[in-house]
Amino acid sequence: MISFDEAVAVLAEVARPLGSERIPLAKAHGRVLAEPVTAALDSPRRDVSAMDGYAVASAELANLPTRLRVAKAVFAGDNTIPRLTAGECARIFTGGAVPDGADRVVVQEAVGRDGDWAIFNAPLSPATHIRKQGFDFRTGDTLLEAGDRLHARALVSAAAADQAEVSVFRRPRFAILGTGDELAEPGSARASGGTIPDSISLAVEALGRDWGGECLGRRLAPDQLAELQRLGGELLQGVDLLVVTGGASVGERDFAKTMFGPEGLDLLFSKVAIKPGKPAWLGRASGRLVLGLPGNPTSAMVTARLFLAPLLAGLGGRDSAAALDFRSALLDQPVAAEGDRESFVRARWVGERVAAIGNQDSGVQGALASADLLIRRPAASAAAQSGDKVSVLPF
Ligand SMILES: Nc1nc2c(c(=O)[nH]1)N[C@H]1C(S)=C(S)[C@@H](COP(=O)(O)OP(=O)(O)OC[C@H]3O[C@@H](n4cnc5c(N)ncnc54)[C@H](O)[C@@H]3O)O[C@H]1N2
Ligand code: MOO
Repeated sequence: MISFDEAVAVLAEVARPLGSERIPLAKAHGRVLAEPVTAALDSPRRDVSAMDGYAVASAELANLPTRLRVAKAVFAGDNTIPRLTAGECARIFTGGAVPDGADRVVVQEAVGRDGDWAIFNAPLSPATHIRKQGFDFRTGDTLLEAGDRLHARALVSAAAADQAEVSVFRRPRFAILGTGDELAEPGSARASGGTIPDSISLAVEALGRDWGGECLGRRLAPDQLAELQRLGGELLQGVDLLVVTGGASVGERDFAKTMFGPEGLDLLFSKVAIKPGKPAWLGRASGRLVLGLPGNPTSAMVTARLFLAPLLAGLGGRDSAAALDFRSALLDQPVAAEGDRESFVRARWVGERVAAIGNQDSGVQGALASADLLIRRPAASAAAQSGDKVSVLPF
């Protein structure tokens, strides 16, 4: 049995990017940059107004009140920059280019109008309401780094850089093989005796997508070695990673590892000193990665979060460690002492503090939805009290 940290270190070694491709920015949401995004223009492109109002030379407003002739109007997008001469101001709108000769914009709420004349009465504000050319970024600046994920806010930066395409890492392709004679598709379990709904596959697929993977398929298989070998071989074609759920333990029909044959599976780790999820394993078969998750639904989801998330993050070009960014939080309720395995307690936020959910059995399905986070508790740690600091990970 290896420790959690050792298992994560083994995983980080194999969680390497799979290659890259250029794609339209419009298709790039959620993808991970393989090359930096650099700005193709300045932002703003020239000095522009931050407000609707009047562009003026401050010197014209030395003695108030005063009136200036409204000689020009500038709208966002106008390509010619007017010049102010003495006694003039320009009507200007947010985003409009500041005329030559102007050094501030006075907001229209502070300006009176009399035909072609603008009447300035109010004392000058400290703000000039001008955004200087390039104050946001300059042409050639790196706005996003390789390894950054193109979430919604990053798409603003990439689009503002005036880029139509980006270079991104290829998404890791995965498939899921759920093993167990008892498993039935959700909605069909109650039709026959002895079957239960497969509650893991859809959830593992969802978690895998959240972490940048592309799911090529989900299959269920009975605990029959020949059928598992056939399906396993089939699913390995075309994927980077096969996720096998169940059959990880020592039962007579636990074939998740043996289905690849004695030569077929090169185990990278098997059995991790964690609770839940001890039977989790990682290997390679036919040159593809295979991650084994225990069949107990809570164990499956905890190990998917702890191993599948960093694996897909790393294969997809991100730092795999970024998927395991534990933070501190304060306990809202006491938690019990731990045994000989490091423990990942299913917990939820209570205001600004965290509390373990009531049912910590690794077969829990009902209360799993309320577990927003995992509390990491070292092996053999003493009971912790309300107010104690603990290490937490979003679940
Ligand atoms: N003698 C021992 N028995 C067990 C050990 C052990 O060390 N010695 N480990 C236990 C631990 S810890 C776990 S976790 C489980 C994991 O076992 P498997 O990965 O072999 O899982 P299964 O036996 O196939 O299933 C366990 C349990 O989960 C249900 N299950 C399985 N797949 C699904 C699914 N897709 N959807 C819903 N429920 C599922 C299955 O019906 C079983 O009830 O082993 C312990 N045993
Ligand atoms: O480790 Mo098992 O995952 O306790 O239930």
